[in-house]
Amino acid sequence: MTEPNITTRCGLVAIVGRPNVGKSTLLNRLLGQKVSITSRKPQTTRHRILGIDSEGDYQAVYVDTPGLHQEEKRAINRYMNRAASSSLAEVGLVLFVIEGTRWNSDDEMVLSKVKESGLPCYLIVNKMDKVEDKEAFMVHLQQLAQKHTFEHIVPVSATQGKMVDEIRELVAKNLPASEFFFPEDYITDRSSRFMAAEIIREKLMRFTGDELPYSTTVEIEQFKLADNGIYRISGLILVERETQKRMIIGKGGKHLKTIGEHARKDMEKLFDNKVFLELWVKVKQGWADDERALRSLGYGDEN
Ligand SMILES: Nc1nc2c(ncn2[C@@H]2O[C@H](COP(=O)(O)OP(=O)(O)OP(=O)(O)O)[C@@H](O)[C@H]2O)c(=O)[nH]1
Repeated sequence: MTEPNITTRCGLVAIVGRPNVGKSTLLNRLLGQKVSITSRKPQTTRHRILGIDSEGDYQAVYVDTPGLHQEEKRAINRYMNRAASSSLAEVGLVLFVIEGTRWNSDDEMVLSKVKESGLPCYLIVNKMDKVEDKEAFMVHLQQLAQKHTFEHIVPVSATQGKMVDEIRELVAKNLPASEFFFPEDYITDRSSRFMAAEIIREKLMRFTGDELPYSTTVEIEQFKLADNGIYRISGLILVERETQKRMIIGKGGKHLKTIGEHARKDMEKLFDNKVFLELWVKVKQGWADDERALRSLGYGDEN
């Protein structure tokens, strides 16, 4: 039913794709703000996160999803796939992100989900800055166009911000008439606590070895505005093994200090406030394998 009195447009837009293609980087670019953490390592995004882009009479609510992947051995991977698949059920448009000229079986799997959903889909070919052979790329584009009836195919570079405004415009055009879902000044639906934990996790991934990311999680034990106007934040980093704990803390606590400093700076930017950050590391065995432990850490609450 059309509502003649509604002059605004608003809708949910899913950003899907296999791990590491640049979904979170694209979302941050679309919003001009960092709401989703990124890293060179695949499967950085574990939770579903909303990024809200309001301008003039429209509001696009982006759903950044964990990268869909075929490996489901661990509970955390099953959880991430569930979070990514279920977001397709609620949206009106899909941005399917792939990488340059690379196309693999995980991309194929995401495509089959997009097809199943029956939703309009824009194919976003990211990391164009890395594509050297333009001729081969044109052939690749033609092959991609055969795979599905995409509404648009847009080559972009999320890191360089190239063609990102064009995507915003295309998305805005597609939004249905609706009241805004969120107040205009919101950029995400997530709490400051959640954002603080995500920032710490991002720094952990950036500053630690390859082995670490999948077995690390962060809980915010304290988040309060102290009398002196400073945010006091305590983060607890959970790892699976004593060796990982030592690795994170580093010699004389140096490594943890670096992680903390970088995290604090990002928090101060995001919260626009001074932050006092304390970090602790604790060993909690097997958390990534155990569905119940995951739920207790807040991984099961999303639909
Ligand atoms: N060269 C280049 N690198 C990019 C571009 N966009 C993203 N990246 C890099 O690709 C890596 C992964 O980016 P993310 O945004 O974390 O990817 P994601 O798809 O959200 O990853 P998951 O969380 O694993 O699903 C990071 O190192 C980014 O800097 C791009 O346009 N060009």
